[in-house]
Amino acid sequence: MTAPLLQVRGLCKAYGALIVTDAVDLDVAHGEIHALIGPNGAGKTTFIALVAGEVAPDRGRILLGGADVTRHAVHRRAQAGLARSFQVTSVLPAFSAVENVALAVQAAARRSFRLLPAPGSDRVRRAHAVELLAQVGLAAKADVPAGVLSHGEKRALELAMALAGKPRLLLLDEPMAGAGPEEGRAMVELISAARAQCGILLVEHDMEAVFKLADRVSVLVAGRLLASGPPDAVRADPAVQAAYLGEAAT
Ligand SMILES: Nc1ncnc2c1ncn2[C@@H]1O[C@H](COP(=O)(O)OP(=O)(O)OP(=O)(O)O)[C@@H](O)[C@H]1O
Repeated sequence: MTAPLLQVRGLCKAYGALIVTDAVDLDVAHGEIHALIGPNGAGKTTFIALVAGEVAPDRGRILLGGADVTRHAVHRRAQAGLARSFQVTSVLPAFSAVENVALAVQAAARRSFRLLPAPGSDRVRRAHAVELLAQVGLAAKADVPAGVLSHGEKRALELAMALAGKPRLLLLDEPMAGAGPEEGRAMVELISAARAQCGILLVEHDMEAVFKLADRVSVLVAGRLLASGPPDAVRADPAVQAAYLGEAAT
């Protein structure tokens, strides 16, 4: 049997007396969208940062494709196929959409020169970037400066940039944040389509999006996993209702 894409075991992190990650076990399977939900301050962003390698855990293990990456730096995890898109927009506003993606393609190729074909010429990079833009519905905006794209278009651009490295596991931290209803629906479509390429760990407050997208949902409350399972079972769990969904979901 192949190992799950991501296996987290007994992960712990405290800031002084505040326990933010409390013995968390969590898996993401190949091609799965696993949503991590919970109230503000539950420790969701910290968990993403621990998996990405931006924050060091106090205890526990993180395995990617069966290999222990717990002590690996961010760039080594990226080489191993991990990509993260951020809560705050990270595009370069003065550069066009296609230039932003081409830079991400170049950075990914440089990072993982042993895993991907040689980065090639500017023309090859641009062609790959145009393909990625088409995948997220931005082909018509290729030459528009990223700074003048709408909020939803910027989020789509970030997704294209995150996909540039052909990740095996994509960490998405609140991709719906700030999106209007139309943009939110478009982002749900994009994330759903990305599932064909990689496993996704999704942190999101928008419950409609979570329950549309997730194959599995885990609920984090004060650093501890309260429940984990198929969306319908988690939604119906009385403990989850009481701790979170009762107030968050309509
Ligand atoms: N570097 C840090 N130093 C001290 N405390 C921190 C640090 N980072 C996070 N925290 C605290 O850890 C707790 C969890 O924060 P985190 O941002 O992971 O929660 P969250 O579930 O992502 O919240 P939200 O849904 O509001 O984004 C919070 O109480 C936060 O103040």
